[in-house]
Amino acid sequence: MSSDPRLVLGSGSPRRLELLAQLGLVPADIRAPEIDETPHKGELPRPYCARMALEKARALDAAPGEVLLTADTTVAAGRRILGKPEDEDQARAFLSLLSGRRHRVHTSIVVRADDRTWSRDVESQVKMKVLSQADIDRYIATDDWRGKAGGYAIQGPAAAFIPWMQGSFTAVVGLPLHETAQLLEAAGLPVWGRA
Ligand SMILES: Cc1cn([C@H]2C[C@H](O)[C@@H](COP(=O)(O)OP(=O)(O)OP(=O)(O)O)O2)c(=O)[nH]c1=O
Repeated sequence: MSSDPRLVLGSGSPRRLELLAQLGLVPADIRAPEIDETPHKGELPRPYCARMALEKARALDAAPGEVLLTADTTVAAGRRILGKPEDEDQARAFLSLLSGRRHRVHTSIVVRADDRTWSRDVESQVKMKVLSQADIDRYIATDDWRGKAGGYAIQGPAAAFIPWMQGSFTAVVGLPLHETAQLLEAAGLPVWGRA
C-alpha cells in the first residue's frame, strides 16, 4: 500500500502553521529557512516576493517522499518593498507611508516534491484609513507589528485601520489557502484526506 507524502512546512511563521491547520493539515516537520532577504537594486515587489519564496524552498532540504511548502509575504507601497520592520522607528515609518492609502500585498508560495516545483503568486489590495499619531502610538504599543511585513497584521488589532481589501485574506495573513490546497494536491498530497 502506498502512503501519502509527508508535508514539510518550510516556514517559521506561526501564522502559516495556523492557516494550514484551517485545512486540517498538520505538517510532519517544520523547517525555518534562513536566507538573505535584501532586495536587489531596483527589484520590484512582485518579482522580489516570488524570488524570496523560491530561495526559501531552495535553502531547505527535502527528502524523497516529502512535500516542502514555502511562502513569502511582501507589502508594496507603489514600487517600494516593505518587509518586516527592523525596529519601532521603521514600523512607524511604514505605517505613516501606508496611512490613508491603498497598497498591494504580495504572497508567493512554492511547493517542492522530489525534482518538481510548483509556484503561485497572489496579489491583494488593502486600504488603510488615515492614521493619527495616537493611532500609530497605540498600535506600536501592542507589539503586534513585530515580524509582520509592512509593519501591521490584518488579523490583529490593525483590522480597526482597514475599511476595505480585495483579493485573498489568507494570502495577506501569510498563506493563500485556495492556491496552497491546489499546489499540495498537484504534488500528490490529499488536502481533504481519503474516504
Ligand atoms: C501584511 C501581513 C503580514 N503578516 C505576516 C506574514 C508573515 O509571517 C510575515 C512576512 O514575513 P515572511 O518573510 O513572509 O515570513 P516569516 O519571516 O514570518 O516566516 P518564514 O520566512 O520562515 O516563512 O508577515 C501577517 O501576519 N499579517 C499581515 O496582515
